[in-house]
Amino acid sequence: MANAKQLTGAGLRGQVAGKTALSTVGKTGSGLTYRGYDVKDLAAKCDFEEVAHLILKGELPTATELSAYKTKLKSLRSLPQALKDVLERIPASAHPMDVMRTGCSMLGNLETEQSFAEQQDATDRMLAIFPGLVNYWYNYSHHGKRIDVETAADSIAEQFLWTLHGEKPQALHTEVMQASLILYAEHEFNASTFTARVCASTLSDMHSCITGAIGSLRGPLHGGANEAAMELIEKMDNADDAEQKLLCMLARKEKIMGFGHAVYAESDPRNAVIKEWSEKLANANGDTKLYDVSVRCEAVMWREKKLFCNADFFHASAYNYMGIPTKLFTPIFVCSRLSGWAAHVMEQRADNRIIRPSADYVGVEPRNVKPIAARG
Ligand SMILES: CC(=O)SCCNC(=O)CCNC(=O)[C@H](O)C(C)(C)COP(=O)(O)OP(=O)(O)OC[C@H]1O[C@@H](n2cnc3c(N)ncnc32)[C@H](O)[C@@H]1OP(=O)(O)O
Ligand SMILES: O=C([O-])CC(=O)C(=O)O
Repeated sequence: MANAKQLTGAGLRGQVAGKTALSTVGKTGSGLTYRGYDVKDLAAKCDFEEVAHLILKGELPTATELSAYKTKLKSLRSLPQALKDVLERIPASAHPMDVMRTGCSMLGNLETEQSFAEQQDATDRMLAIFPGLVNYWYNYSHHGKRIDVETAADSIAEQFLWTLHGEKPQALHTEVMQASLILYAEHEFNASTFTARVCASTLSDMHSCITGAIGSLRGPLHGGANEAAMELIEKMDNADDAEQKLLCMLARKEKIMGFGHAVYAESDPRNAVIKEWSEKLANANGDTKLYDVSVRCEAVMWREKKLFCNADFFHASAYNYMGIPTKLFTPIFVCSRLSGWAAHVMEQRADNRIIRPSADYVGVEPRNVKPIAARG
C-alpha cells in the first residue's frame, strides 16, 4: 500500500469537517471504497443503478430490487414542457454545465421537494431526467432537433448515449459508460459534495443542494478537468510531440489538468480502470493516437513531477472515442455524482448542525466612518 499524503495547509486540507458512512478516499494512501466495497470491484461487477442503490439506500440491490429500481427510473425520464421551453431558450454557446445548473434549478421550481420525506423520489427523478435534459438542449441548440427522451434504453448509461446520438449505442460503449458512472459516483468531502452538504445544513431543499454542487463541479480544478484534459491532448500530434509540449508547459510552470489530487498520494485508483477502457476503445476504433499520447503524458508527468493521472485524465480519450463532444464530458460526471451528492444531503439531514466555520481576520484595525466630504 502507498503512503498516505500529508494533508496540511490552506483549503481546509486534512481537517475533519464531519462524518460519513458513504465512502473512504485514500485511507491508506490509495484506494476508494463505497460503503465498504472497493470501487474497482464495483466497476467490474455492477451496473451504475446497482451502485446508485448502494450509495443512496445502503446496500447493493437483490435482482428483484434492481429490476424495480430500474423500472422506476425508466418511468421518470419525461421532460416537463416548461423545462423544455427553458432549455430551448438557452443558446448553443452556453456551457452544458450551466444548462445542467439551470435545468436542475428549473426542475426544483416545477417539482419542488415539499418535505424531506420526498428526498429519495426527488433524487430518482433527477437521476432519470438529467441525461435526457442535457442532450435535449444539446440536440435542439446544435442541430435544431427536438429529441424524444423517452427512449427504450435499459440504463442511465445507455440513456445518455442514446439521447445524445439518437440511436441505441454499441454494447462496448454502454459498458464503458457503466464503469465511468460508477467511478465518478462518490468521493467523500470533495468540493462539490461539500457544497451540497453546506447547503443541506441550512435545511434547504434537494434541488438547491444539487444546483450548488453542479456549480462547484464545473471548475477546471474539479470536474471540469476532464474537458481541460481533452483540450490538452487533442493538441498533441503523437507521443513524442506530447512529451515536448508537456516539458514546455512544465518549464512555464503551467498546471496540467487531469493530474494530481488533493487526497491521494501516489495514484488515483479510478485511473487504472478508465485507462483500460480507453485502450479497449482505442483498439476497437483502430485509432490509438489519443491513447498513446495520454500514456506518454502519464509517464512524463510521473518522471518529471511525481504527479499521477486522476480520474479525469483517461476519461478524456475514452469519452472522445465514443463520439461524445468535449463540452458534454463534465455533465456526465453530474449524472453520476448526483448519487453521491444526494446521499450526502440525506446523511447531513439525518444528523444536522448548520455548517458555519470561522475565519482568521486579516483586515484593517477598527476605524470610524468619516463624513463623505472628508474621505479620499
Ligand atoms: C475528479 C476530480 O475532481 S480530480 C481533480 C481534478 N483536477 C485537476 O486535474 C486539476 C489539476 N490538478 C490540480 O490543480 C491539483 O492537483 C488539485 C486541485 C487536484 C489538488 O490541489 P492541491 O491539493 O493543492 O495539490 P498538492 O498540494 O498536491 O500540490 C502540490 C504541488 O504540486 C503542484 N501541482 C499539483 N497538481 C498539479 C498539476 N496538475 N500540474 C502541475 N502542478 C501541479 C501544485 O501546484 C503544488 O505546487 P506548489 O507547492 O509549488 O504550489
Ligand atoms: O476528492 C476530490 O477532491 C476530487 C475528486 O477526485 C472527486 O470528487 O472525485
